[in-house]
This record gives sequence, C-alpha cells and structure tokens, in this order.
Amino acid sequence: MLSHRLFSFSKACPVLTRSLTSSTDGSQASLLMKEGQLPIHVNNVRNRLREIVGASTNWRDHVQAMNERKALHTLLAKTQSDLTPRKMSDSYIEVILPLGSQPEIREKYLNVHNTVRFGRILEDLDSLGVLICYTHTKHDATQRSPLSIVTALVDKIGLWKQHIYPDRDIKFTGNVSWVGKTSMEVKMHMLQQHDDIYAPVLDATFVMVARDPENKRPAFVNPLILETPEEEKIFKEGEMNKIRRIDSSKASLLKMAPTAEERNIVHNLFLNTLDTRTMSFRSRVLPPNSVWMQDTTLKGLEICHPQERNIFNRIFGGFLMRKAYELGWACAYSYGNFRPYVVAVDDIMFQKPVEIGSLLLLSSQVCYTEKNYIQVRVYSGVYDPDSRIHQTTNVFHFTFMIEKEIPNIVPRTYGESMLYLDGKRHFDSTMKENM
Ligand SMILES: CCCCCC(=O)SCCNC(=O)CCNC(=O)[C@H](O)C(C)(C)COP(=O)(O)OP(=O)(O)OC[C@H]1O[C@@H](n2cnc3c(N)ncnc32)[C@H](O)[C@@H]1OP(=O)(O)O
Repeated sequence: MLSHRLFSFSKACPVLTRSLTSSTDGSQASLLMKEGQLPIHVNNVRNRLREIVGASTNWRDHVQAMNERKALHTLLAKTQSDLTPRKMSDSYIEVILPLGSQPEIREKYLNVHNTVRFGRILEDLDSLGVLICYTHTKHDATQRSPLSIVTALVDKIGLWKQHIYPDRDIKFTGNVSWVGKTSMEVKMHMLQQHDDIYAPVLDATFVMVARDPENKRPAFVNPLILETPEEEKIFKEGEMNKIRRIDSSKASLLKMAPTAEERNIVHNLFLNTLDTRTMSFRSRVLPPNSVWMQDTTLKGLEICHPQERNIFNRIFGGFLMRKAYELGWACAYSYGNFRPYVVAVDDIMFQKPVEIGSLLLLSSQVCYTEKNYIQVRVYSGVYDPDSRIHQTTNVFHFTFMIEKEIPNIVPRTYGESMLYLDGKRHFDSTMKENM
C-alpha cells in the first residue's frame, strides 16, 4: 500500500520527476567516470578532504594546522576570470558504500528496524558535496586548496524509496550543477543495488560556499563550461533555484503578512477552536482528533565535542543534520504513534557555524499535517552560558509519512499560526503536486 503511494507520488511530482530523469538518463548518461578512475570508498571521502585542506587528525594540532593554512592566502584568485573554467564532468564523482559486500561496515548504518539510518546518509551526502566542490575548484599547481568550502544550504532531498536496505551496496554520484561567484550548487544521487542494477533511492541538491583559508571571507570559484543543451538546462535550473530562494526569502512570514488565502486558513482554524457555547474569543476547545501544536514539542541538547569537528574546526554540518533529523523523526513518531518514514528534506539553511564547545539546543515541533503526512520543523541554536547570548544556527524542515491516519495539528497562538503556514508552504513546495 505504502510503496504504491510513494510510486504514485514519484510519478506525479514534477520537481522530483525532473531530478529522477536526470539521475537515470540525461545528465548522468553524459557524466560517467573517467577511464581508469575508480569509485571512492565512503570511508576515504573525509580522509581526502583532510588532505586537501591540510586539516589536523588530532585536536591538539588544530591551531598549528590552521596557522599553516593562512599561508595559502596567496593562492586565492583576485577575480573569477583568473580561474580555469571547468566542465560538469570534471567534478563528477562516484562513491561506494559497500553495505552488501563489506558487512563489517553495516553496524554504523543500522537502525533497530533493520534498515539504514537516514541520518548517516545525510552525513555522507554532506561530505560528498564538499568533495565534489573541491574537485571542481581543484588547484592546478598544488594539491592543497586555499578554499574553505562550507555547506550553506540543503535545498532539497527527495526520496524515492521507503526502505534503504542494510545489506546491499549503495552508490552515490554527483557533480557541480551551477556556479555563482563564490557559491556552487551540487546535485547528488543515491542508488542501491538490486540484483544487477542500481535503482534510484534519493536525489539531493545542496549549495556550498567557498571562503578564504581562514573561513573569514568569500572566495571565488572556477566558472562552469556548459557543453550540451542538457547541461545548459541543468544550469538554468540552478539559476531558477537561486531566484526562487530569493523570492521565498522576501515573502518570508518573518517579514511579510500572510496572503489573503493564508489569512483565511488561519481564521478558519481559529473559528474551529471556538467554544460555541460561550460566544467568547477566549475560550478555545480542541476539535476532535486534533492536537495543540504546543503539545508536540520535543527538545534535545548536544555538547559539541571536538570529535564532531569538520576539517575547519567547526561542527560538521552532517552531524548537525543527523542530530536534527533524528530528533525530528522522534517528534513525528511521538505524534503519530507509528513508525514514520522520511519523504523529503528541504531548505536547511546553515546560518552560522557552530563552534566546538558550544551548547547546541535543538527543538522540534510538528507544524503542519495533511492526510497522513507530518511536517516537522527543527530549530537549532547555540547558547553561551557565560554571555547568556542565544543564537540561531539552523532551521530544518522534514516531511514524514505514516501508514495510518494521524490527528490534525492545531495552532493556538498567532506565532503558532505562522509556523503552521510556514510548514504548509514547505509541504506544498515539495509535495503538493503529487497528491
Ligand atoms: C567533512 C567536511 C564537511 C565540511 C562541510 C561542513 O561541515 S560545513 C559546516 C556547516 N555549515 C556552516 O557552518 C556554514 C555556516 N554559515 C556560514 O558560515 C555563512 O552563513 C555562509 C558562509 C554560508 C554565508 O555567509 P554570508 O551570507 O555572509 O555570505 P555572503 O553574503 O558573502 O555570500 C557568499 C555566497 O554565498 C551565497 N549564499 C549565502 N547564503 C546562502 C544560502 N542560504 N543559500 C544559497 N546561497 C547562499 C551567496 O549568494 C554568495 O554567492 P555568490 O558569491 O555566488 O553570489
């Protein structure tokens, strides 16, 4: 039943259909591994990144490693046109996660339902995205890169499969699909082996930003050469994605009033909660089969130890995503009282780096429901007990699906109504056209 639903979803969702097309034929057909080049083992991705950046393997050496990086400033380009243009195929990489052929690596990826932990996949995608960008910006003269490439945004991840099996090999592929002046869009695909073929599991679009060796200022990236009409189309999509992001940021409910249609939705939700016996705006009652939004909050705390650092001695973006995802999943599970499946991830903005030693506060909440879908928002911020300053670092949006009817979420305050509308906007942008 469920797989049927997902199948019809994939058939009807244009955003995801487009990505699937490009992952199975089109762009991928023209972007193949160069002769003699072997897929990279997943365990080597972070080692390669460490070599490219010159990152320390021991925390005690990290200050010295960073001082050495400062000397790479001289390698930075003064203008973008000083850099060698690159093709999409130049950054194309394949990574193997051999869960089938190397059972010893399964444990790290296994969840209690005997499927693969999606949080681990988020970590691998993040590292791969960064490696793809380093491949695109590879310095001709030296192996070491002066660039610090960080994850700015997870634009979208759409899943095609409900289960990721823990005993079959997985392949990740990806390449740079668009470049700006200092930012790059990366498209990645994950496939899993079934008999003799690799079937698509998910498509992901990330945006990475290049910074100077000390990660203080933006730095130019190599331009992209477009070789085929298909590549021109992919690049144009990247441009459109950028415009869409700017438009949705301008229309954010933190800046603008809701639309007339959205105001109606909020008012109807409000009317539905009025106690018809009292004729008062104040006495509110929960409609049947509903849950107040405020009762769905689930919180967590992480102390950010050096072990979770990235190559730039900040907290690894993939770790933040894994923690936020797992909390979001637990929130959806507690809400629906049934195992949730992730269907989409979108618009994870990395607003500020998380420093080692930070107290990372995570807060998840169900903000929108429709049929058997649950939209969960996870807020993360750092709190400094010395200064008592609290700063937002990320907001995560996850769409889950449950194989049974779920209660409706109901906002009580104006602020919660804005969360509801924001959740609906995220849900609509990834899912609407498939239902
Ligand atoms: C194992 C290795 C993994 C390593 C990966 C990580 O873990 S990284 C760890 C997780 N990520 C982080 O910690 C990043 C935290 N965030 C930040 O440091 C910062 O917000 C940022 C560097 C991403 C952006 O800073 P600023 O907004 O000041 O940057 P600035 O305005 O100079 O813009 C630089 C370029 O980034 C683009 N840009 C900035 N924010 C963007 C966003 N949300 N979505 C898309 N693009 C964005 C701009 O258009 C511009 O591109 P153009 O110049 O092309 O127009």
